[in-house]
Amino acid sequence: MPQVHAPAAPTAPFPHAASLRIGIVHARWNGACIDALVEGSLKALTAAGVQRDNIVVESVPGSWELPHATARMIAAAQTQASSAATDLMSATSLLDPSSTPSSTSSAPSAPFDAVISIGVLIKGSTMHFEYISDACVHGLMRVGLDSNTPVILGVLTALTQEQAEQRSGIGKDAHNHGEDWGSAAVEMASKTKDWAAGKFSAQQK
Ligand SMILES: Nc1c(NC[C@H](O)[C@H](O)[C@H](O)CO)[nH]c(=O)[nH]c1=O
Ligand SMILES: CC(=O)[C@@H](O)COP(=O)(O)O
Repeated sequence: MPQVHAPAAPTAPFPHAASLRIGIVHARWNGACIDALVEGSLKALTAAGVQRDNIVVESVPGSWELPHATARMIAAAQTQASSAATDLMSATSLLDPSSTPSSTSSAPSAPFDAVISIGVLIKGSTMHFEYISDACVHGLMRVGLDSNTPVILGVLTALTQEQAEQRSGIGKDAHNHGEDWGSAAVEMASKTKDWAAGKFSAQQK
């Protein structure tokens, strides 16, 4: 079955990659495909220069939960960033050089620059597949727009197990779409940072 593969990511490396903080949230249904897709995303993210310590991975029961989890993870990272900033402001003082920030966490405390939401839906014998797929995809679009955080759609909506495996990099001539999603996350996170600063891409077509 011929497959349409994602366009190649731009060749030029993205300048912000080393400082990007990326979230990955994945469902647990169809675990073999999910594991392959998450690994594909991690491979593409680290190959692009994202630090593994700056990638947070969380799981939820199924694809239905992805929009809620994505929204809450984005909010949690923003809360972390605010707390770290408050910690630093309140704990360091020019008058008291011995003062140090109370927080000793080494975890990065910046908002997510992008989140990849990964799920694998496989059609069964009822309309359950259609309803979850539609709600999940529209929900993720809304979370991205409402949060101003790029949300990468990593949800396979497959009619058969074989279609899901072929798109998870499992089997002959299979392609791992998780790699495309990792590349998309770096591109959207980096460009969103530039756009927020009023800058446009150097690569003019
Ligand atoms: N059938 C699949 C599901 N179903 C579970 C739902 O996503 C949800 O977790 C449940 O209804 C409880 O709220 N989820 C998938 O990700 N993939 C499937 O094929
Ligand atoms: C995507 C689903 O929920 C689906 O796998 C459930 O199967 P069924 O429609 O046969 O209950």
